[in-house]
Amino acid sequence: MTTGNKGSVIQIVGPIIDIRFEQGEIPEIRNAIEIAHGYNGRKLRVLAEVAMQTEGGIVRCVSMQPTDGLPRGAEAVDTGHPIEVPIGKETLGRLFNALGETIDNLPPLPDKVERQHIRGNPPLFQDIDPQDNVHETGIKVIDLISPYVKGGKTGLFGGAGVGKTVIIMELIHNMAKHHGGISVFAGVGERTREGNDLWLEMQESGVLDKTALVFGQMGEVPGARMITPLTALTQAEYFRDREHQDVLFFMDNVFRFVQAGSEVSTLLGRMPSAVGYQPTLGAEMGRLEERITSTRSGYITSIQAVFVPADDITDPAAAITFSHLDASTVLSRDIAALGIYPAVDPLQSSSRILDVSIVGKEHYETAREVKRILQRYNELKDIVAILGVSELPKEDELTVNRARKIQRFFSQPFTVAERFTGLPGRYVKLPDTIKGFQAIINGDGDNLPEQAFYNIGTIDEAYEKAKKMQ
Ligand SMILES: Nc1ncnc2c1ncn2[C@@H]1O[C@H](COP(=O)(O)OP(=O)(O)OP(=O)(O)O)[C@@H](O)[C@H]1O
Ligand code: NA
Repeated sequence: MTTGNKGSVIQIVGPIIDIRFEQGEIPEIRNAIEIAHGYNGRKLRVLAEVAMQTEGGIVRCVSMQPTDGLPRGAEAVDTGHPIEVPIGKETLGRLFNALGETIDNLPPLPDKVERQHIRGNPPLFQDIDPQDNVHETGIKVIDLISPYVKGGKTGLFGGAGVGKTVIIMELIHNMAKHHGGISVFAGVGERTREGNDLWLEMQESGVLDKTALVFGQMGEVPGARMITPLTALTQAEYFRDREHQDVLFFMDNVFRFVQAGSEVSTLLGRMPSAVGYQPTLGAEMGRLEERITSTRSGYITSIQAVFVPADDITDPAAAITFSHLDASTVLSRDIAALGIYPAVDPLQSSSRILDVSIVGKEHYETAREVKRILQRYNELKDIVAILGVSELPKEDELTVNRARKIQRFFSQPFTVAERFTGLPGRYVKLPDTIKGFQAIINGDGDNLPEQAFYNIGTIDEAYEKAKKMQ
């Protein structure tokens, strides 16, 4: 039973609840308010978070559950603190909703489980420990062009259906499996089916017992979708700060977090900014992203899928996310249309650590030359479309041929996509990735058919495939 100052519900509009408290007992912004009521003969509990203090002792709250049947006059209790969720080893292998309640039909968590509130602060500047080491993913195009930073933040940008979730799943398969530490997954505003696929994937990869999963999916109230990343992050922070672990933090999808915040903002009666988003967009993203960081205590390496509305990468939600990242992998509909998966656009993707002083000369120069060839190919495309490759000067012809092989060599069978492709997945080590692209650049593959480079792992497979094709 919660004890605390008591107020009374005076108005309910969808998921927004106005509650009046006595003067001098007004709850703080972000405090959790518990409202118990009966509905259809059942006892129900609604948890809401204070969003605004208005006049006359009235606080405007965002409900974390549907408010169906919640009557005016219901008693509301100020818990005196923000929403609290379970943390600690007991969370591993478990599936939670945004409020930290288990939703996996397994035995309940022990009563003594430690709880922590979800509105924590980012680490202090002097405690942040920026990292520069490459975190190999085994995915060629990513490792070559937008290498991920151990303890850093990566965004996976793409419009509808270009393969964000499939890449996240492959990264979980590759990274979580080879990584000794803990993983935390935040499923925000996506399809519930994807959550089930993920659960199965984690079970098959054997990483489930080192993972906590938190879901606030499509169809749930916006408040729940909005706090899902905070709940997951609170659990991740425990492992970083208290167990000094390296944590992988996956989020699918950041855009849905922004969207939930926007819905809440509108429901609260705030005017949107000129571009249609909530006026608080930058602050909300900042509060979230600044917590997802590595400290002297432990690392959080995060991979965040970012839905890009209308394939417009300059969308404010995408642009603000981008500004917080160490590496960005951008997916392209045109590349997916060629049947090249993962459909990463190498000319749009980038990484802070693709720097000669960090990844070394070989990696840096190979990536640079690959990009130069693709760039030149783009420039030549129109001419080729009209005149054909054979009308080009010899040097340009070579560039076009190598570019087309590079493009195909960027495709790679994924373990988690075997059911779409029928091909077993391939994990390629970074040195093999560099070696493979160097071979194409150096002309070692000039006499092989393009098709030999398609949907394979290492360059040696191209040679084998070419032999079989003869
Ligand atoms: N690596 C891959 N190999 C083969 N097919 C793929 C791959 N990635 C994606 N696809 C195909 O594209 C489809 C959509 O992929 P996915 O669900 O990952 O897209 P998404 O970007 O997450 O979409 P949404 O924006 O709708 O959530 C898959 O169901 C599959 O058919
Ligand atoms: Na998706």
